Amino acid sequence: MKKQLNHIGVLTSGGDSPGMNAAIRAVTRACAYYKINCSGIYRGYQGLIEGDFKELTARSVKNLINRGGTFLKSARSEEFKSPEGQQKAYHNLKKQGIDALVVIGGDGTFKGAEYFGESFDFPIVGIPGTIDNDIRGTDFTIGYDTALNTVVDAIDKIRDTANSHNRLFLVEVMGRDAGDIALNAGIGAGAEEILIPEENLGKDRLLESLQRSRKSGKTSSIIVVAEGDQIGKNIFELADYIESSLENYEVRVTVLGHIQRGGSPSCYDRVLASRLGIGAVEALRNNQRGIMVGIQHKKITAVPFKEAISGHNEIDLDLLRVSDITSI
Ligand SMILES: Nc1ncnc2c1ncn2[C@@H]1O[C@H](COP(=O)(O)OP(=O)(O)OP(=O)(O)O)[C@@H](O)[C@H]1O
Ligand SMILES: O=P(O)(O)OC[C@H]1O[C@](O)(CO)[C@@H](O)[C@@H]1O
Ligand SMILES: [Mg+2]
Repeated sequence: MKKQLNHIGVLTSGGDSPGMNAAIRAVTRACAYYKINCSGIYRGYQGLIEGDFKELTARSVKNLINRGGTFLKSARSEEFKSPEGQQKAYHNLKKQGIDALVVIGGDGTFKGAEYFGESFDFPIVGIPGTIDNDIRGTDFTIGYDTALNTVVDAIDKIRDTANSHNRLFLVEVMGRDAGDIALNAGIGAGAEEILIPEENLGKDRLLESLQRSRKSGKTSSIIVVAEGDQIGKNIFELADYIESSLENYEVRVTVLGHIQRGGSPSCYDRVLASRLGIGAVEALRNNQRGIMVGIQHKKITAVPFKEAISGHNEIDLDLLRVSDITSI
């Protein structure tokens, strides 16, 4: 039998990503459209534990579609990983009369949602919001497209200096253990080499490639390194290794860091967030739970949390071949 759905809570959790605001807006407005009460929960699972709620109406989410970050704020909550923390969260949901949750975040957020939903028999639907694009069952996560454009923009600027000074630049991009940003932004920015956690190319191959580049007449180079890459312990160590192994190489390191998570979302991310926000509310109305709404081949799909958290989306290793050929 269908349970009555009167009140949905929405939160953002884990690293913020551009387009999270657009997703909250879509959830709120879908609730207004279907005449369901909506509450925003501040600071992710930590706000759930502390009872930090605010009623959201269609007008509370005005002027948000273009804004980066998340106006509900985000957090990484250690307390939510404990049974005591989850019990407090459940108590607060009941006290507020919330019947179901929409959680916007990454794989960690979905792990938390899966345990909580199962333990307390509570309906939860997830929306993939992370720049990492590391969630199985969705072709894209909200924020990934914007982050790619930010990285390509930054590397275009770095290229000016690399070129003017005949330097080799190592540029570190985010992706704790996922190479999607490095691989796609690397191709888009015309990098010589792309180092990703999924594929350890080895130090020797890297040196050979640099020597080949020099012989072919290149005077400057850009190597994009995902932060989770396995070759060096860290990017600075890798820079030292290259400088000490090859003659006449002036190496500089740029760590792009959190600029990749900020900024106004791209049109793609705004549309994706809008579709997934509505998809999440409609899934709950259809009595679906324990799932993530994602996008596959342009269609909105429902994927069980268990599958979404079972590993990363497979990376398209053919892109390495594209990079090798185009950087010859
Ligand atoms: N095993 C778990 N059990 C309960 N809660 C969890 C678990 N793993 C993660 N969480 C909760 O989810 C929150 C967000 O997870 P995490 O910090 O890994 O970010 P994420 O959602 O993967 O996003 P991103 O990778 O983009 O930063 C954690 O701070 C924690 O509160
Ligand atoms: O500084 P924070 O918030 O711990 O986040 C860093 C991590 O979050 C992510 O950007 C994802 O949001 C990872 O790629 C990165 O390792
Ligand atoms: Mg994650």
